[in-house]
Order: sequence, then structure tokens, then C-alpha cells
Amino acid sequence: MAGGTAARRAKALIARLDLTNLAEDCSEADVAALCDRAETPAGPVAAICIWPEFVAFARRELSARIKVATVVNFPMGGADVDATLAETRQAVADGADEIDLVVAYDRVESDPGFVEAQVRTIKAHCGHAKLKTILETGRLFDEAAIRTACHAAIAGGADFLKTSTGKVEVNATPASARMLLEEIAKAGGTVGCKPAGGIRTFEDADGYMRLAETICGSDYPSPDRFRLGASGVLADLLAVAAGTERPGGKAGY
Ligand SMILES: O=C[C@H](O)COP(=O)(O)O
Repeated sequence: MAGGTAARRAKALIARLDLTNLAEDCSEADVAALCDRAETPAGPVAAICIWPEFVAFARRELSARIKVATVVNFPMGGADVDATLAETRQAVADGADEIDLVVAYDRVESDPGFVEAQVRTIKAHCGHAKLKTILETGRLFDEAAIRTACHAAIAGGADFLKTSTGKVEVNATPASARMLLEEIAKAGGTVGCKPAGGIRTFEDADGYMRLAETICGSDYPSPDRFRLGASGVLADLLAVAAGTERPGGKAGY
């Protein structure tokens, strides 16, 4: 790949990044540092993704051009719908622009209608906020279950399909992202896609954007339709964008 191309793609990936800190011990100081990092030398990231208790603080810290995303029913996906609804309402009232909902993934195979209804109910209370549905693909039994989860979330009105929480053994994989993108394409290509979890390098990130371009078309992965959820890829993307030495001693482009 030519250097200029890699640098351009790294910048494009930064503009599509949900810069994440969902560490158990995340503090307000960590969120303040995340807000600072979100305005990068290569331009702003798309969003930061943080725990709900930090949404109001982050909204005050960040310029309006960077979205605040938060998580509900996270990470297990097992809370009842009323509890998730309360979390969602509070997050929206606090200024969240995007809600990342863990769907009831353990019910996908036995009762996909429950997942569809869960998504529809939460979506109805998102107001202006976009709803990203975390399918936790690494915990779904097989390809058929992943595709069923996609159908349920899309039917429920999801704005995005997101692969993973980043909290289980198997997070985003090219195979799972491909399934999400294929189902999005079949449904008309308007729903967004967010591979998340375990994305650490420019090559990982760019591979997902290339998949999106291949499956949904070169115009598909705009920042309002394609995101990457990652806590640990920004430094590598910045190094590739700037043509400087990459973390871990990888050769620069
Ligand atoms: O939603 C995004 C994920 O939680 C981030 O996972 P990661 O820490 O493996 O990058």
C-alpha cells in the first residue's frame, strides 16, 4: 500500500472511531483525558464511548462536533427492559448522542421476537440519540444465530449493528463483521455497522472498513454509518496518519 493511501485511510478511520474507555476503574479524570485525546492532531474522532455516569461530564467537556456514546444493559445483556429503559432515559437526559444497547443475546435463538421488542422499546425512548445494538456475536452459537440477531435488531429499528462489548473472549472478527454487513446490505444498506472489541492496529481497523466498502459499496462507510469501537487503536492510527514510528516498533508507512 502506498504511504499516502495508508495515511489517508488512517485519518478516515480516526473520523470513524468511537474512542472507548469502558474500564471497570474508569474515573472522571480518565474521561477528561479521553475527551482531550478525542481532538487528535489528525482531526476529531467520531465519538467517545463511556459509562453512563460520565455522560453529563463528558458532554460539558467535549465540543459539539464529537458525539457522546454510552452503554446500557452492559455488558451482560441480562437486565429487564424496564431497567434498561431507565438507564436509557437518564443517559439521553444527560446528553448522550448515541446509546449502545447490549441486546438480550442469550434469547436470540429461543425468542428472537423478544430481542426485536427490546430494541423497539429502547429505540422509542432514545429521542434524538442513535441506537447501536450490541449483538455480542462471540457468544452467539453459530452463523444462523448471528444472522437472526441482525434481523431482530434491524426489525426493531436499530440505527447500527455492533458486534461486541469488548468484554468476552471473542469480540469483533472479520467473519462476524461480514455477516452484519451482509444483512445490512440485504436490508437496503441504511443501517450502520460498528465492529468493536479487540481492534488494536491500523490493519485491523482498515480491514473492517474495506469489508464495509466491498459488501455495502464504497459510499457506505461514512462516519454516520460506519464506526469502529476501540480503546487501544488510536495511537497506531495517529502514527500511520502522521507517518511516524508506530507503537510496538512496527515499521511506519
Ligand atoms: O465498544 C467498544 C469496546 O468495548 C472496546 O473494546 P476494546 O477495549 O477491546 O477496544
